[in-house]
Amino acid sequence: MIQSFEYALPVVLEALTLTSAPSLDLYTKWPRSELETFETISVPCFGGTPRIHVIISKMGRYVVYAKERAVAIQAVCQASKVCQSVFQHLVANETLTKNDKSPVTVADFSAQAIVNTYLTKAFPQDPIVGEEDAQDLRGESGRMLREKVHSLTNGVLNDSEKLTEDQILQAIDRGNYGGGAQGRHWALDPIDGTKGFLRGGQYAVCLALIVDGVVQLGVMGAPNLPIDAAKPDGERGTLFVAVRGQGAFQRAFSQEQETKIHFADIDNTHNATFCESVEAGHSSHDDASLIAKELGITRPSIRMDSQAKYCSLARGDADIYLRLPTSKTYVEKIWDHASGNVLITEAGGKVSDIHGQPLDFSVGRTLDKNSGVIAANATIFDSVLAAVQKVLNP
Ligand SMILES: Nc1ncnc2c1ncn2[C@@H]1O[C@H](COP(=O)(O)OS(=O)(=O)O)[C@@H](OP(=O)(O)O)[C@H]1O
Ligand SMILES: [Mg+2]
Ligand SMILES: [Mg+2]
Ligand SMILES: [Mg+2]
Repeated sequence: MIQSFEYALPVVLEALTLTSAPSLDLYTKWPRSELETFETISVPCFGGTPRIHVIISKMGRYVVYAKERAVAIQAVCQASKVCQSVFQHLVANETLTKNDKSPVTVADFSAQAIVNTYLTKAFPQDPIVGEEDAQDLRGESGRMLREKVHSLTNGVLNDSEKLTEDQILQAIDRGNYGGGAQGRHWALDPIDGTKGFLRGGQYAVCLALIVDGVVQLGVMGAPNLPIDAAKPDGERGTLFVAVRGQGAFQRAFSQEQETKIHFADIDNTHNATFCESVEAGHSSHDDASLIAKELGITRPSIRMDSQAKYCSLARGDADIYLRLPTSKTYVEKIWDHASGNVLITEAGGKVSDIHGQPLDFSVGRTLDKNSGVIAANATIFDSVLAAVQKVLNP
C-alpha cells in the first residue's frame, strides 16, 4: 500500500490512475532501470497547487512523498503560527535556561507538541528526533510553564484537534528517538535560532524526513523572513519546501501558491555574498573574514540567526554559508541541518563539512562524523572548499 496517496485528494488518484506499490520509499529503493521517466505535475492539495512528483515505472505511476510533504507543510505552518502567537505574549520570565545555556521558551515546547501531534496522527509508526523534551514541564515545578504551553498550543488548534496537558507532554516526548541509519524518521527543530526569536529577528521551524540516513524532504517555516528579500519591509512569513529530486519551492504563509527557487547565477567568488551566524559562538567570524579575503569577497556579509540562512541561499539572497567550528567539542545536531541540506541541494547548491565530506545523517541525533558546514552554489563550491581548507589548515 502507498501511504502517500491517502492524504492526497481523490482527484489525484483518479487523474493518475495510481495503483498500489510494494514500498513507500520508491524513489530511493527502486533501481533506475525500473523507471521509465520522471514527471513533475501540479495537483490540487489543501486548496493550493503544490507540485508533487510522479514516478512512472513499468508497474504504474506513483507519487513520491506526497503525503509526507502535505502533512509536514501543515504541521510547520501551525507550529509557526504558535511561535508568532507566543512572541506576541512573550514576557521575559517565561524564558528558561537549559544546561546548554540556550534559551528555551514556551514556543519551543508548543511548536514541538504541534508538529509531533500531526506527524503521529499521519504516520504513527515513524519515530521522531526532536530537539526538546518535556522534562521541564512535568511535576509541580513545571506547572506554570505547562499551563502556558497548554493554552497557547490549543490556541492555534481547531476544536477537533485540542490536546490535554498529558497529550502535550506525550507529543513532545515522542521526539526522543535516537536516530540512525535504518528506516525512516523525522528530525525536528521546533524553533531554530531561539536567540533570533527572542530578539525579534530570524528564526525557523525546521522539519525533515530522513530515510536510511538520507534527507528526502525538508520543510522550513520562517515567520519573520520577508517573502521578497528586495522588499525587506514587505510581507513577512515564508515557507520553504524541498523533496529530493523534485526541486525547491517557497510560498508565503498567506498563500498556497508555490514558486520554484534557485541559487543566484554566479560563476566567480569575487561577486559572492556570505550569509553567516549572528552569534560568533556558533561560527567563527574571524575565520570567515579570512576566507572571504581568500575568495576576493568585498561585499558585506549578511548576518542572520537560524536556518533561515539556508533559505536565503536557496533563493539567491546570498551565496555562501559557512559554519566554522568554534570549539573542538561541539557536535552539530541533525535537526539544525537536515531540512537545509535537501533545500540547498534541490536549489542548485552543494553542502559538505569543512573537510569536504557530505553531512552524514545516519549516525544518530548528531552529525558526529562531521565538523562544521559549508553550503554554496555548486558553481563556486570547490573554490569555497579550497579557501576554507587553506585558512583552517594553514
Ligand atoms: N557552540 C555552538 N556551535 C555551533 N552551533 C551551536 C553552538 N551552540 C548552540 N548551537 C546551535 O546553533 C543553533 C542556532 O544556530 P544559528 O545558525 O541560529 O546561530 S546564530 O544564532 O545565527 O548564531 C542552535 O539551535 P537552536 O537551539 O535551535 O536555536 C544550537 O543548536
Ligand atoms: Mg536549542
Ligand atoms: Mg537549532
Ligand atoms: Mg531549536
